[in-house]
Amino acid sequence: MDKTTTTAGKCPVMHGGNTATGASVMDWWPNALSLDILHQHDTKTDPMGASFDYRDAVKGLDVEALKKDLHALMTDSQDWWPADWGHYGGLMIRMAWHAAGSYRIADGRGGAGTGNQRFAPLNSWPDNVNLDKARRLLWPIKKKYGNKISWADLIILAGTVAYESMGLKTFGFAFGREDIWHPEKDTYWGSEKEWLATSDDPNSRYSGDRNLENPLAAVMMGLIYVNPEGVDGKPDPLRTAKDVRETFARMAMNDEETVALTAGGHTVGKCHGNGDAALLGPDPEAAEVEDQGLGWINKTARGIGRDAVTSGIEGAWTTHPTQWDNGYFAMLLEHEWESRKSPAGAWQWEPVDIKEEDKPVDVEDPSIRYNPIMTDADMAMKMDPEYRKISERFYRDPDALSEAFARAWFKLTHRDMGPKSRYIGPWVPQEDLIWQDPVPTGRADYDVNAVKAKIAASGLSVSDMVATAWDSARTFRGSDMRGGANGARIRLEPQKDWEGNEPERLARVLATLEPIAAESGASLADVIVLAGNVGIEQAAKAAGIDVSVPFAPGRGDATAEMTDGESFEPLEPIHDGYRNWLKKDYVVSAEELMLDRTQLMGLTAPEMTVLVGGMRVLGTNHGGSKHGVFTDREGALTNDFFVNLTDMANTWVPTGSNLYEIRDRQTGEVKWTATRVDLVFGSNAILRAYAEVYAQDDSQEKFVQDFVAAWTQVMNADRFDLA
Ligand code: HEM
Repeated sequence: MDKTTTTAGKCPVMHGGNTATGASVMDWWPNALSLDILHQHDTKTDPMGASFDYRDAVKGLDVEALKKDLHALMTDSQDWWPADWGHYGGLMIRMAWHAAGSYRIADGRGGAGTGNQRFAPLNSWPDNVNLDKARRLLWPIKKKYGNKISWADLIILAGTVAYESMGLKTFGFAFGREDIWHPEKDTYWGSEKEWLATSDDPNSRYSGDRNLENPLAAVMMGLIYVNPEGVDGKPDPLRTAKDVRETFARMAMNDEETVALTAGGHTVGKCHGNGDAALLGPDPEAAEVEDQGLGWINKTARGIGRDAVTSGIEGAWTTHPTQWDNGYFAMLLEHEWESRKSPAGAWQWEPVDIKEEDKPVDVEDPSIRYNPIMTDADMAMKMDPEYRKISERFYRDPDALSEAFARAWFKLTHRDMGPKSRYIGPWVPQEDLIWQDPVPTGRADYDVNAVKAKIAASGLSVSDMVATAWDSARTFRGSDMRGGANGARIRLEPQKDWEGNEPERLARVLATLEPIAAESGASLADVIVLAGNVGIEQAAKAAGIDVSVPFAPGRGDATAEMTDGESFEPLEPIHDGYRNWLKKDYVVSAEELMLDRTQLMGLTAPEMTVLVGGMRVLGTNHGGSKHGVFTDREGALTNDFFVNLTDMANTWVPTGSNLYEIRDRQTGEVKWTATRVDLVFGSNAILRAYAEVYAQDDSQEKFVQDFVAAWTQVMNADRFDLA
């Protein structure tokens, strides 16, 4: 419990203020579904209002002036938090790396795209100690350029300019990261109840032979990646190497990128641990109001400059820590290292023997020199045989390191922005990079109605058309803007073979649609979506309602060469969630997976409800789960799912598997089979309330209109080219 709640709880009548978050519904019923995750970042919490569009506003930014100011800031040391050796580069880079480095491929969450480092829990993570100072140092610049620059963009730009100012030729930079105004509710950071809990913790993220729980990509609660002192705090570079390899792979980085990033990161700056870590004040979330939102303040000692304590490790890696050079490998590979304790009591590696002039100087007094240091992760770059080969190559060829690092830094800091079409500004690199999932622009000048007529005459059923379009579009996730119908990657490996995509049906439908695309000049991606729209229009008509589903042509077809198949694996849907999580050890209920995926697709709970209700009556196999169609009027877009689900003439009978039988209460006749996920829309109080809206006698028209709106949103979720 923190101080605020203790004081408020003193009075026998008032236990905590009305704003305290304790005793919520979730506290009483911890297994309740949290629909809240679908309603985050509402316009009500956004001080800019619904009409403000950051991605428009940033186009009016004077980017050259901003960059000039950032360069000046790097060497403008402030008394309240002096720059080491008069240069803030190291601090700014660590801030940017920790913003970007929380990204993980399993669910695409984390990353630098939202400015979430300003909020809990990240603003108070043990690994983010003193990054609050870095952001406060940037405040005058944020203040000057105002809403034309988001915190999310500024944090990454500051790290990038820091490298430039120390001599690296960077690969580029794109604007376009929009800030959130409220901490995220949907990101799972682990279930430990203690910061930096070791792997023997009862709620550990590790099981078996050091298997890290998905979707996590850090070894401890409150760290970005690995423990710098060693696995569970015990120095052992070879064990740490395994942790580094696993965690960096979960951020989509291979060995070469990992060595480049670690070496390039630690070519500049230093670790801070010259003092007793126990003297540090509380983190920002727990700090007193007079500390102005800063945390970890050391009121008992100087605590700044050479006395700063951050990680507890103390020292710089290279001789010249404000220069981009090849000093990291010279230091690492040319010396023998032994593990010692820092002044703060942390494990670190120091050279057994080193010439005085090769030691880095003190951050305040250049006449004093100290030993350089390595963390256990740095030692892994030397001791692990694969990493070592790469390290030696980079040592011999500094230009190769600069090039590999510049590219890896760009990937690290832009990975969660999605395709290149979302990049804004004059410093966007022209080259197409495979991790951007490139899609060529498709034609928009063909006759849409003629294509629709051909599809309608092709003999495909409503279910075939709707299922294929849905399967093609539903991989989209807004967390890192990947997947979706654009590119028609559903016809490529691995998607064409995913169980949830019903490979045989898919192959048959594609064989019908491909010639239509070829004849008309439309992309297959467009034709797949158009077929879905034709199916919806036919199904609505069968239910007595005429609708025209909105459509914007112009999707392109990606080729296999443009596709990193392996990187699509985490997007595989199963049981209404992503297969990756089930394959591994992230065991949650199917309903939770459905909510999670709905959140990633950017849909609200009512939109999810109406979409599920429509899919169930159209006979589509939603995510590989086998179930009935919940209606006697197959192929008609009726509200029957909701009517039948809420009808007390039916009973739901468990069969012992994930399936339930829907039986007539009187006759016992089995009418349909349903999954747990289906039934949740009739049982969960909130979802049932939505279902009831669509089950009423006068709901049919509203159901179809709402379904078409939600459907269109899913089909266009990845049309960044339209924005
Ligand atoms: C392999 C995993 C890594 C580990 C375990 C690690 C660990 C650490 C630690 C313990 C510090 C000291 C923080 C302090 O006390 O001030 C630090 C600082 C730093 N790290 Fe890393 N790091 C890793 C990877 C990276 C990467 C990939 C980058 C950037 C590409 C990076 C950039 C930096 C920079 C620039 C600093 C200096 C901060 C300053 O001068 O204030 N690190 N790192």
